[in-house]
Order: sequence, then C-alpha cells, then structure tokens
Amino acid sequence: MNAVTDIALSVRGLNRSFGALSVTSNVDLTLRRGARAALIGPNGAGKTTLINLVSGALRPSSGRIQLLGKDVTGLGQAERARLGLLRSFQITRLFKPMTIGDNVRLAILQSSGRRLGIWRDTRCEPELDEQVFVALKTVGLHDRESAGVTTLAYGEQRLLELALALSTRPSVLLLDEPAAGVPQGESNVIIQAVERLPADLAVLLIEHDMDLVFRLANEITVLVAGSVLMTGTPQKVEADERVQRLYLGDKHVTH
Ligand SMILES: Nc1ncnc2c1ncn2[C@@H]1O[C@H](COP(=O)(O)OP(=O)(O)OP(=O)(O)O)[C@@H](O)[C@H]1O
Repeated sequence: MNAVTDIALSVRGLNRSFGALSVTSNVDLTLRRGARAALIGPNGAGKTTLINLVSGALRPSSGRIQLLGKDVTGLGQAERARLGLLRSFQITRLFKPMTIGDNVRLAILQSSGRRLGIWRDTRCEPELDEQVFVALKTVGLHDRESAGVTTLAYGEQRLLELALALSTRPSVLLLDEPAAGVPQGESNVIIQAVERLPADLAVLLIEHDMDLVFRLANEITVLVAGSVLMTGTPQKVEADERVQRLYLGDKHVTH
C-alpha cells in the first residue's frame, strides 16, 4: 500500500462562515484506511458543521476534501456517498413495511445505481444475497433477515441502519453519536457492532460520551471554536492541559 492510497480522507484548509461568524477555521484532518478516529469538542465548537462539510451537506467557503485521492469538494452528498463517503445515523432510511433483508438489498441496489423497479427480480442473485448477509452479519442481524423491520427494537433499528451503510462497502464512515437516544440496555450491542466494523473502513466518530470515545477510537481530534486544537492518541489528548481546561475537566464525562 503506498502513501497516497493509504489515505482514505484528506481535509485541507477547510473554512466555513455563516455571515460574519467563522465556524470552521482552516481545518486539516486526515483519516488513513482503517482509522478509528473521533472528533470531540465543547458545545458549539463546530463539530456538526465540519461533518456537514465533509459529508457534502454544506459547502465550504474554501478548502479541499479528497476521498481516496479524488477531489470531492465540488460534489454533493449523494455523489460522495456513491464514491464511498457515508454518514450514518443522521437520516433514518428504513422502509418499515419491508423485511430487514430487503431493506439492505434496496440500499445496495440504490448505491450501485440500479433501477428500483427491478429490485424484486434480484432475490436469487447469489452475489447480492452474499452482500446482504455479510452486512447483516457484521451487526449481528443475519438470523433476522426475513423478519419485518417493525419487529426490531429501537437499538436494533440503529444496527440495521449501520448494516445499510456497510452494505454499500464505504471507504469512510462518519459515525454520528451511534448510541445517542438508545435505551441503556440496548446500547451495548451497538458499541459491539462498531467494534466489529471492517478493518479497512476508516471511521470518524462524532461523540459526546467520552467513555465511548476512549473505548472506540485510537486517535482523537479536538475542535475548539472551529479550529483543530490538537490531534493525537487518547492518552496524549487526555494528558493535554489545554484539553483538560477546555473540555474534559478532570474526568471522562459527558458534557
Ligand atoms: N446555519 C447556521 N447559521 C448560523 N450559525 C450557525 C449555523 N450552523 C451552525 N452555526 C453556529 O456555528 C457554531 C458551531 O455549531 P455546530 O453545531 O457546528 O457545533 P457543535 O460542535 O456541533 O455543537 P454541539 O456539540 O452543541 O452539537 C455555533 O455557534 C452555531 O450557532
């Protein structure tokens, strides 16, 4: 693997203002293939804005975003998703009247640009069936393939959303607060599914729960007032006095 293709996502000199308010300031961010990174920062630091810029929901005032070496700065969200840059847990795309397996099947067909009108004729395609199975297996729902979506508990619906994202074999997954709003008893299955994500998938976790950040990420970028304060290992970030003062306090706590 050479140095160029090893980089899944590269963000350089990203800026975004709303009127006179600069919300993203000269942000650089690099995700290598297989990265397990987290983006943290106090309320209003600009995390959501940055993720919107990276996913394509918002356009930057200036700067550049590359996916696997390809410049995607001028592309919209759907085009970036087709190229393998996905954001999960923002939009629930589950079709409730359909089975769990058919939801995944549909996501695969949509992402590969096949017409939805023919999806019913594809159930016996072994390659497609295999893709559906692999995506469901990663999140532990493979034995529920023919059950209806409505049979899933809330946390399990989150798992299915994750399977939908994985089914299109993305290179980069922006994982927005995976366990937020999920009842405590169900959150562990989601965390375990995140831990089982494919090894070559680059993951950027946006998370308020510091215990989760420290459990799932091996590199952390700290955003403060729209700028990157530092990027480093959890140990380095935790030990940094500026981070302690600005964000963490003296304990890993949810802010
Ligand atoms: N569309 C907008 N128009 C004007 N200001 C905005 C807009 N979107 C965000 N902001 C401002 O940008 C700043 C950063 O907001 P953002 O939601 O990106 O921060 P955040 O780190 O995600 O915060 P939180 O942790 O509370 O979700 C805030 O001051 C916010 O008010």
